[in-house]
Amino acid sequence: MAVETQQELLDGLNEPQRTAVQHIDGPMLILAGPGSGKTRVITHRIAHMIAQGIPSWQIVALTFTNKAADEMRNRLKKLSPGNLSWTGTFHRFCSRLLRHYATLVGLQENYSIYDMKDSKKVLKQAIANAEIDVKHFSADKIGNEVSNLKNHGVSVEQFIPRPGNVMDKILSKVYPEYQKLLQMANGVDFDDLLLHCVDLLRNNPELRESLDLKYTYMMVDEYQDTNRAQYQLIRLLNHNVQNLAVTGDPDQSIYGWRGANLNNILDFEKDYPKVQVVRLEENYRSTKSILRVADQLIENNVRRKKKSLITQNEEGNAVKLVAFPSPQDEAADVADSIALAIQKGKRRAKDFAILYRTNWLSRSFEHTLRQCGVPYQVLNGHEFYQRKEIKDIIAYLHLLNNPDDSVAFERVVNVPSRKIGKVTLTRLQRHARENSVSMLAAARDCEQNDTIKKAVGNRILSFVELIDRLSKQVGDEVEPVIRNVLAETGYRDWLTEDGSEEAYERAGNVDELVVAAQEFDNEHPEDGGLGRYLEQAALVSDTDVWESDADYVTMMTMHAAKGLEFPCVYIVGLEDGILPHERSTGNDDEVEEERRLLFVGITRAEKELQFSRCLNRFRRGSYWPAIPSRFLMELPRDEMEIFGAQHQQAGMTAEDLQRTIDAMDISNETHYEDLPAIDINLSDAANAATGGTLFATEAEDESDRDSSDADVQVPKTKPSLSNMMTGAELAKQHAANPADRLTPEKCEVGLEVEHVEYGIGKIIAMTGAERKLTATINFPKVGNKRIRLAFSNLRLPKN
Ligand SMILES: Nc1ncnc2c1ncn2[C@@H]1O[C@H](COP(=O)(O)OP(=O)(O)OP(=O)(O)O)[C@@H](O)[C@H]1O
Ligand SMILES: [Mg+2]
Repeated sequence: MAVETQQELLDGLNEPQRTAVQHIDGPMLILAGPGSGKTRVITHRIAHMIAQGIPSWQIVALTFTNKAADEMRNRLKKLSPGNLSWTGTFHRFCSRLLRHYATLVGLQENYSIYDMKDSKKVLKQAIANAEIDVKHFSADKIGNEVSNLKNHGVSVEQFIPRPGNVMDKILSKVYPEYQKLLQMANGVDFDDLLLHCVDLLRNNPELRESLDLKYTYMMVDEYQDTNRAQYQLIRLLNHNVQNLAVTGDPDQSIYGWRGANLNNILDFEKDYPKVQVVRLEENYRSTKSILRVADQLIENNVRRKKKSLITQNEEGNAVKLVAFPSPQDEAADVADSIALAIQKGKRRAKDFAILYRTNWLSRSFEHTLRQCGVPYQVLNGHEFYQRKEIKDIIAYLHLLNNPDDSVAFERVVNVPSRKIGKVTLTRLQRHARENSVSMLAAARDCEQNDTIKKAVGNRILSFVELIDRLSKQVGDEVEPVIRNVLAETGYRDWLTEDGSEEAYERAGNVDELVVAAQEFDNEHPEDGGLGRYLEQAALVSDTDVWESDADYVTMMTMHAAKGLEFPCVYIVGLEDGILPHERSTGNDDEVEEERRLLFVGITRAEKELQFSRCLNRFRRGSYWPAIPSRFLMELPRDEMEIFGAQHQQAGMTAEDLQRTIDAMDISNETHYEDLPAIDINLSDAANAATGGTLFATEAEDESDRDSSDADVQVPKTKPSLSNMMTGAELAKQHAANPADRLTPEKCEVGLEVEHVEYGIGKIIAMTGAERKLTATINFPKVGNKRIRLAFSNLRLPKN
């Protein structure tokens, strides 16, 4: 590589970043806050090493998501063409390693990787085989415990049940049986990928030593989120040759629930005493106002080393906090502001991210964005591969790739229907277990099995013949295999048999799978094939489907957003029980982890940030008053812009509102049974409260905008946008003078009132009290409407 290029590699870096990039031998810990260039340092460091003449195949960089690995690979393509360094997730790294050395851990090279659903099937079988009483524990609970053991690097041999512990007693039977079944099926679950590698290295010292030497330079990004098994793997591969560089931010550790251990990073200096510690203190991502909010929030964590975030970026707009009457309002308003900003040419769709704690929160935003004609992508990469039809086809492929795969066999033996029922399956299972053979082998033997009738046996044998025939057709490319499966099994015809809309959608998904296989074949001319394809499909992660360049609004969980950045971020559903998650609220450590999760969310934002919450949320069948997330009270509220629905109407300050909500007695679980019956036009109240627009109404700093933004694509259809804009304008006008607003005390039967949409009407009845105070109003335009006064934005008519 030319000297100029080497210089270029270092030019775009600050002093400590340069130090980290130029450090080559010996352990290094890059400890730094979000947006300080940790990931950038890793990429530049690899390119710099290659420029220094280090063979690229000696370099391994482990990232937390496939997406991060892809990005790194793409950046490296530009920085150092022709590089052979290995970049990927822990799981992919282990999966590759295991393919080479499968036999050393009792597997074959063509092993299957089971997803959660498949693993659960095996676990249920293991529980049944163990013949123990597990009635107090669900399969999920037992599965979590098994996963926990594996994440902590505890193999079957190492597991010592605690005397008197009921769960341990169950595990002592189920865990070995589960592993035995996996082994018999030549399959592994996700956790096994790591655990088997750790075992492999532990039990084969010579191999360990040679791999330690081979992977001379290792890097781990997001080290704070490694679990015990990952830690052990790293330790085993960096024992003799300790050229290990890790980056991490203890404040962003968010995978404790999956066994990540913060001590891995805190103890790094103990583990590698010769470590060079580099601290990066400058944040390049966010505005000053966003960083102050992040900083003040995370200061509430007790278990942390204090470090502040500094940036030379501009002050930026104040961070917003909005309380919406309902989730529908929240979704409508967020979509509305995004649509408006795009329409005004101020932003593109891809500038926005909507972040939430759990996936179910995305639905209402999908709905409103669709209504506004704003293109969006929801990051839920697993979803595609979890669809029934996709899982069916993939199961056929698994069976062709790994004939021992009993989960795959059981899934497809009667799909499409071949009149092979449950009873037959149970008989085959018994035969397989008694003879320690796979299901396919048991099927092959069915003539010898006197529990199976001849007619059924013939059907089973023709399935076996089908699989044998398809297996013979497996070549280097995956796409023809899928086509053959679809044609010869009759699956496609079976799928569309009933001609329903849904059937065609499913057929469309299957086509998509064919296209994906085609792409895979094209991208992997040398190193493709069915095994690799299945590995890729099994290890797909949420962010894999993310197209960072495409012009879409991105919706994802805060967990998935780790490492990413967006100009404008909405963090929605900030309510206790959602964030912090209801599972965590009883435990201080877990609440701290939830706080770190919000910290991760906040620090994804470059320019604009809005938090929102709802006063009510529909959960478990009815509307409940939603309590604001406790974290909102920890933010520097005096410097934020706070919008509320209720407080403006009642003339309260934000603090008054907070006190009211805090004082609300939710312990007796009052809920709004009658709410669904009430016609409340909630969006008006929300629009009135916020002016209908958030980012969009801000006088924006144009300096950060690329001139290419001038050709921003305005969504073609936005039916509700125009309505909502009028609604918002109207509501804004309507709310202009708070003195005009009608407070519950002013209401009485016979009074004339004005509603933003329905016009003037007369109160004909009043029911309920306080927060439930509801007026029935007759509007000449629309007839009778029941309106909950606490949420409404009624006013006295002007004249
Ligand atoms: N020296 C620099 N000059 C200009 N931009 C920089 C510099 N260092 C980093 N950046 C930019 O700052 C942003 C954040 O960098 P990066 O994603 O590497 O941070 P990080 O520390 O990995 O953040 P996180 O903790 O969120 O993963 C990126 O857009 C990156 O290109
Ligand atoms: Mg990063």
